[in-house]
Amino acid sequence: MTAQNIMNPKQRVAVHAANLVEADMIVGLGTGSTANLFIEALAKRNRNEHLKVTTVSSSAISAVKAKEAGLPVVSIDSLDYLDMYVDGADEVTPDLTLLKGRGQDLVREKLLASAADQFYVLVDESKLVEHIGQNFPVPVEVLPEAWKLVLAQLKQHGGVGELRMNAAGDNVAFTAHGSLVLDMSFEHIDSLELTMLLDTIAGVVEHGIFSDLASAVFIGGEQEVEEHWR
Ligand SMILES: O=C(CO)[C@H](O)[C@H](O)COP(=O)(O)O
Repeated sequence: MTAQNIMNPKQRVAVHAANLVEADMIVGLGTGSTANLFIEALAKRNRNEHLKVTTVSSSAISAVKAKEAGLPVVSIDSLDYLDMYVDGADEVTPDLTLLKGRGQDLVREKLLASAADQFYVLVDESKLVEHIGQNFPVPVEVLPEAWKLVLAQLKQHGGVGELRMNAAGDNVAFTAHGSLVLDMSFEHIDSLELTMLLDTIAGVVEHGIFSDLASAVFIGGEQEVEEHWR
């Protein structure tokens, strides 16, 4: 059995994406367990094939991971262009709308996803859904002083939600930019309608619905990777 065969779906899809990276590219690194596997696979190729890539990270944790793996990491504000952004997702619909943001770096994730020439999303089949919000609440990053007013407005549109707590459960969770996160569920609202609503409420910094951003979603399976291109 070859190494290719004994990879699990997340590893397989991570290696698949790493194989798309070319020499001298500037590559954005996502956050999460699948993004970590991509970082490892990219670092391996960069080392073995002397690709001389530059990377930029969506989070402090991924930057640490990348540096430990030997990848050069630059800060976002030093770039006016990136070739590729690669990240996982919590949900993917048939039209390639994504739900992201279980981590605390939504703003940087969306910034890199929208700025990159190509945005590749790495998932396994467990992330495929019919509609956004099917398995997870929608993360809404809010200015700390705005959270109650934003929550009240979202409730008027049928939203139910609460402030996200930190891992220890003894305080609210703060994002990398010092914002708070409302995890919101909605019974009867589609993702486009919800995106338009969230984009118009003052105090909302960013939200976890990524519409029209993915260039391709790669779905890792037991034997192969399925590609869905926009
Ligand atoms: O959006 C994210 C972090 O904000 C992650 O990409 C998403 O939660 C998927 O994570 P994993 O690859 O660990 O399943």
